[in-house]
Parts: sequence; structure tokens; C-alpha cells
Amino acid sequence: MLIEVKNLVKEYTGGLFYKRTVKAVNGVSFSIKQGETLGLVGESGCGKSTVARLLLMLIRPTSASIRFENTELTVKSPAELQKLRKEMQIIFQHPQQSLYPRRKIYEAMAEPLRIHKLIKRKEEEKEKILQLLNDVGLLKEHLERYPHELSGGQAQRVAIARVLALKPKFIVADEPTSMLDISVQAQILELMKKLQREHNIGMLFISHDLEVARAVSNRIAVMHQGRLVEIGDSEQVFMKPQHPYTKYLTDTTLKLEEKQRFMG
Ligand SMILES: Nc1ncnc2c1ncn2[C@@H]1O[C@H](COP(=O)(O)OP(=O)(O)OP(=O)(O)O)[C@@H](O)[C@H]1O
Repeated sequence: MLIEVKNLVKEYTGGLFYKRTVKAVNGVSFSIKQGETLGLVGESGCGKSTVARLLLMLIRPTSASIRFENTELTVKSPAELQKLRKEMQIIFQHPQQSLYPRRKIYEAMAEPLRIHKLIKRKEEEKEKILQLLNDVGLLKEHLERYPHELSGGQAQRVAIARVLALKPKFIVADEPTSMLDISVQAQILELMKKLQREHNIGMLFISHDLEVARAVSNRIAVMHQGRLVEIGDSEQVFMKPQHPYTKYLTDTTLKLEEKQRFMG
């Protein structure tokens, strides 16, 4: 198994005058095989982003077992985790935020290669960047631009290229297309599917949209108020939902589709 999560729990403590504890994630378990995509769906605030960050140990769980290729991550030191991070990457909702505004795209794409010392000669760096550019469907001219000179879709392609450069085994994609127009969204989803297949990457694909998750995922897990209420084969979950909350999600998706058809 590529990644195996057991009993993931994350409590946040807050409140200015009275201490309040929120159980953002409450006993979540799942596993993902190499080359498989698991979709994680649920409404805003159900705990999806918290799961995303916990899986890569960007934040620490209150309690859990998180195994990546049979290595328990929760007992690792920050330095040890740093070494593993090359293999486990994350793609965020706002690609522009992961890029330095004053650095050209060439530099943004060279950065992971340099940090992880993946390039020996300068010419090799250029070659590798041109190859990555091609893989994600960008043009040479984009390399000379600054992040604000790219569209949202192009910026997300740069973010994907930066992640691919490291040849990760596992990617968490946290609502990677939710800020994009529908047509661009479809292109980026196609690209992610293609790259994930070609490189045999395991992926946790997070979305509030069941239809989007269904388009890219082998299996879907449905999250509600910090818990997984259903997990199964994508088509099964979509066509024959078992839990009332999944039924509610599929009903709203289908109603929306009907409305869009009616509106032309
Ligand atoms: N740093 C934090 N401190 C306190 N509470 C937090 C923190 N981060 C998240 N929460 C709370 O944890 C719960 C889950 O949040 P989370 O962001 O994981 O949900 P989500 O499903 O990803 O929602 P969204 O799609 O809106 O980001 C929410 O109730 C949220 O308010």
C-alpha cells in the first residue's frame, strides 16, 4: 500500500475567552494504492483540507497512524519528514500563492530541481524545464513571464510542473480546479489524469464537487462533519449511494445538471 491512514484525529483549540475544541477530523481511515486516485468529497468545513495537510504532516495530528510505504510518519522528526516530502507533494487551490510574484516562471520551475539537487549541469536544467513545460502543455514564451501575467489555468499548470519535476509517488490535490472556469477546469482535470496515469502516481483528490471527483477518481470517500460516511468505487458511490448524506450530495448534483440542461 502506498499510503495507509488509520483513525486520523485532529482537534483545534481556540476561542478568545472560553476555550473551545473543534474536532475537525474525527477518526478517518483509508488507504491508497500506487497509481490509484481516491476522491475525498464533502461540503465546506467538513475537514477535507485538514486531512490534506495531515497526510503530508504539514500539521500534526492529535492522534493517528499515517504510513507512507510502510513508514510511520507520525513518529518522524521534521528533518526526516523533509526528506520524504520530495515523494509526497501537494497542489493547492490557489496556484498563484505557491509562486513568488517577483520571480519569472523559469525560476519557479527551476527551484524544485535546484533545491533537491536533481540537475548536474546548467544545460540539463533548461532541457528538463522545456520537457516539463511540454508535459503540462505550456509554451516556451511562458518562461519569461511573471506569475501575475498567467491565467489561473496556466498558473495551475506551472504548479503541476513543479510537482512533477520531483517525480513524486503520492500527490494530494486540494481543490486544484475550483477557482477555474468550467472549460479550463476540464482541461486541467484531463491533464492531471493523464500525468497521474503516465507516472503511476497515487493521488488524494479533494473536491466539494462530487461530479468533479467522479471524473478523476477510481474510488470516492465522502466526508461529513469530520467523519467518513461512505467509501467505495466511484460509479457505485455516485449511482448507488448508501449513506443519506451521499444521497443528498448526488441529488443536488443531479438537480444542478438538470437545471443547466434546462437553461441550455
Ligand atoms: N487552524 C485552525 N484553527 C481552528 N479551527 C480550524 C483551523 N483550521 C480549520 N479549522 C476548523 O476545522 C473544520 C474543518 O476545516 P477544513 O478547512 O479542514 O474544512 P474543508 O472541508 O477543507 O473546508 P473548505 O473547503 O472550506 O476549506 C472547520 O470547522 C474549521 O473551521
